[in-house]
Parts: sequence; structure tokens; C-alpha cells
Amino acid sequence: MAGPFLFIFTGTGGSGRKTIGNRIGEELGLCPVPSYTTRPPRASDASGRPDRDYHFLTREAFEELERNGEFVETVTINHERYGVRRADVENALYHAKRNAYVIVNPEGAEALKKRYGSAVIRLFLYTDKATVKARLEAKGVSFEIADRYLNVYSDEVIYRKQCEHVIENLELLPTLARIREAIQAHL
Ligand SMILES: Nc1ncnc2c1ncn2[C@@H]1O[C@H](COP(=O)(O)OP(=O)(O)OP(=O)(O)O)[C@@H](O)[C@H]1O
Ligand SMILES: Nc1nc2c(ncn2[C@@H]2O[C@H](COP(=O)(O)O)[C@@H](O)[C@H]2O)c(=O)[nH]1
Repeated sequence: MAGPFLFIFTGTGGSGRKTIGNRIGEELGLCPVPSYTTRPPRASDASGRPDRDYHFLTREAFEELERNGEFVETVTINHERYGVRRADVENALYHAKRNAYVIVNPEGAEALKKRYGSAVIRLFLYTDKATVKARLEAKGVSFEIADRYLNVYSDEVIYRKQCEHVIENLELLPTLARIREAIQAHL
């Protein structure tokens, strides 16, 4: 056994990364690394726990962290900032010596892979566009946001070729089983 590892749930928008990442993370006792964002919380964020996936910050607070070099990677999506804090990753991996997980887009996954090398294991989730659209509608995501996800689908789906594991998220239970098996193979 090597490690600790940073398991990255990445993939196309709306592919089920949060649903699967949080379930498997909890089940396997991985340390969650929520990212930071300036975007406002949405009704469709984790119900009753909008801060489970994100730390919501003002733009000023985000920019101050950025100026202080606190982020290991950042992206701008639709004029909003997102970032993963270096201390959150490194406290888990190097100080607590725990396996951790984070949920980011392919650009973030690539930056984290470059930074942490073999400690990073990328799990790429995807489904076809029609399924993404139907699931986002059912989740109550606005048409505008769903449309944004679908517009970048072709760019994002290509990144699966770089990832250590690629899983099509059709039925939830078989997907969970495949992800569990993929992660356990590293532990
Ligand atoms: N296998 C599945 N079968 C049916 N519905 C699913 C499945 N996996 C996820 N979903 C549903 O699809 C929706 C999108 O999933 P989720 O929010 O986890 O995706 P995401 O990739 O984290 O999205 P985002 O791009 O917003 O970060 C949710 O409503 C979730 O319950
Ligand atoms: N590179 C990063 N991507 C991130 C981070 N936090 C979230 N994300 C990804 O952004 C989009 C948009 O998310 P939404 O919740 O506003 O719809 C999605 O693909 C997320 O996975 C991050 O810190 N870095």
C-alpha cells in the first residue's frame, strides 16, 4: 500500500460527481476537501447543507486568499471564481496522513495532478448529454445553468483519456460499486 492519495472526482458537468464522491467518500472514510467559490449558493445545492460541497466566499475574501498564495489551483467559470486551498489538501495528505477526495472540473484535475503527481488518482464520470439534461432538470437546476454545462460537454469529455479511471454513470448502484472497487484497488 502506498499513499495517502487524493482521489479526484472529475468529469462532465452534472455527471454525478457530488452524489457519488460524497457517498463513496463517506463510506470509505476519505477526508473531504470542499472547494471555495464566489458563486452564490443555489436552491439545488446539497439540501439543508449548502456548505457541504463549497465554502461560499465574497469576491474580496477569495481574492485575499489568492493574493496570499493559499490556493493550489483556481478557475473562473461564468465570471465566478473557484479554488482548492493548498492547506486543505496538504493537511489531509501530509499531516493527518489521510486519503482525501475533491470534486473539480477537468481543468482543476489537471492542475492537481501536475502538482501532486502519483498521489493523485482521477476518477472521470460521464453520461450522455440527454441524460445529463434530464437529471439536471429533475434536480431543479435552472435552464441557463444546465445549458452552460451542455455547452462545454464536448471539451470536458475529452479529458477522460488522461484519467486513471473512467466510469459511465448509468445506474447509481453499479456505478458506486465500480468506483468503490477502483478506489479500493489503490488502498
Ligand atoms: N446514476 C444516477 N441515476 C440517476 N440520477 C443520478 C445518478 N447519478 C447522479 N444522479 C442525479 O443527477 C443529478 C446531478 O448529479 P450531481 O449533482 O451529483 O452531479 P455533479 O457532476 O456533481 O454536478 P455539478 O456539475 O453541478 O457539480 C443529481 O440530481 C443526482 O441525484
Ligand atoms: N477547477 C475547479 N473546479 C471546480 C472547483 N469547485 C467546483 N468546480 C467545478 O466547477 C464547475 C461549476 O460548478 P457549479 O457547482 O457552480 O455548477 C463544476 O464542474 C465543478 O465541479 C474548484 O475549486 N476548482
